[in-house]
Amino acid sequence: MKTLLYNIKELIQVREHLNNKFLKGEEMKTLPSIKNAWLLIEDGKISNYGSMEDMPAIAYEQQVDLNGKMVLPSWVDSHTHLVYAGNREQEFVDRINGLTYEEIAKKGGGIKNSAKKLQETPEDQLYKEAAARLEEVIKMGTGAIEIKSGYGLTTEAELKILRVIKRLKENYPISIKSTFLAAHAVPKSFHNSKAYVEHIIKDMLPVVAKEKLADYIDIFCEKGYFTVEDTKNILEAGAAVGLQGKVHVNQFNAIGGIQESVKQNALSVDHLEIMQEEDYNTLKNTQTMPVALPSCSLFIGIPYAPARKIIDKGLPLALATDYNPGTTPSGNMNLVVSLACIKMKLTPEEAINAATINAAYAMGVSDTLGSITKNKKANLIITDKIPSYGFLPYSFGNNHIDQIILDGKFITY
Ligand SMILES: N=CN[C@@H](CCC(=O)O)C(=O)O
Ligand SMILES: [Zn+2]
Repeated sequence: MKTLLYNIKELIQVREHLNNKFLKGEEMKTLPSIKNAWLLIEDGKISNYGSMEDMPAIAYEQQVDLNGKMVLPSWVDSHTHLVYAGNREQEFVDRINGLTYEEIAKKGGGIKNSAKKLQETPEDQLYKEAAARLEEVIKMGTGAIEIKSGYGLTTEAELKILRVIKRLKENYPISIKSTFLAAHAVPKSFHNSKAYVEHIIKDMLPVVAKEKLADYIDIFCEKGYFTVEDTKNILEAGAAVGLQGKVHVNQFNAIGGIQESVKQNALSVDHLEIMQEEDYNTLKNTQTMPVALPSCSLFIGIPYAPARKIIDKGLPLALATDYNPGTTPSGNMNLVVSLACIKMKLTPEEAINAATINAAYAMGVSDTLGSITKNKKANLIITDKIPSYGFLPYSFGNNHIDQIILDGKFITY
């Protein structure tokens, strides 16, 4: 099947030759595009594109006149906890009334609250709820998504989440990567994090690996959750079964999680709200992508990751939602891109690069997604009629999406 999109006002993020798989520092300032463009989709992939001024004769089965609308690669959301049960509205109110995230967790709320609900929820119901969320984010322009386990905290419940993710992979055209995050909080039945980490490595990980239920491994490296030594042990055990790390670090405290993650060749380090000078140096010239999650900062009122400084130091940066019931009950990448501009002082070019090409690297899909490149998947956003791409983050709270294409097909839900 060949579909021709023509009269595209601007085709954004066109990159035929990308020397590296991600952009860093100054490189993030440029967002290449073709004005007044056409794009041909063939068998689900981008097969060609160019300017309307020199469009060759093209054979196609379907043609769509975009009449002044723009096209960009789908958003890539490289950090979510989309499979969860229930909600945490009460904690939302507790925070309004003055409690902090850490105080709520100490009272038995937080991750363990979600784990209790999830353990009691049948797999089919979990699947239905997660599928509804997935459809919701697809409609908001997300065309690739990473989903973590981590609200199970028992072997049975963690596997239940990973099986739900597997079913989502099978049933939806969006690209999905799965991350094993049993080390998200220490269950009450374990005396300390070390004992629980041993249980994860000895009893859970072999099953996850055998059933091929995960693409990556994660741990919440944070005071009161897991230590740097736990992080080392989890990442080493993951590597031994072929799972690279994508690690929660520096959300509330800088305790050395970045150093350990980089040492263990993690694909990404995520959160970074609290950064120390040595953390920037550690990340320099590595293959580990820093990932900022601005809607988490907005929702729970913690500092925004110093994304401006990260880029000014010459580092790369990706953006993601962190969609989860506790700290970010939103999977809206459009809002994330706006917040990155408004609160982190990224330019629209930097924010769009961080939410597409660099985000694709942060979830290991940059060979197939994240830019308008021949042979990449045709996962695309068609915008409303907007004056410029900068209007997307400027017009915060709005999505300005007219249509979504995944695997070359228009999405109708
Ligand atoms: N910080 C760790 N994990 C999640 C929040 C978990 C929760 O509160 O449910 C996050 O990335 O923000
Ligand atoms: Zn998270």
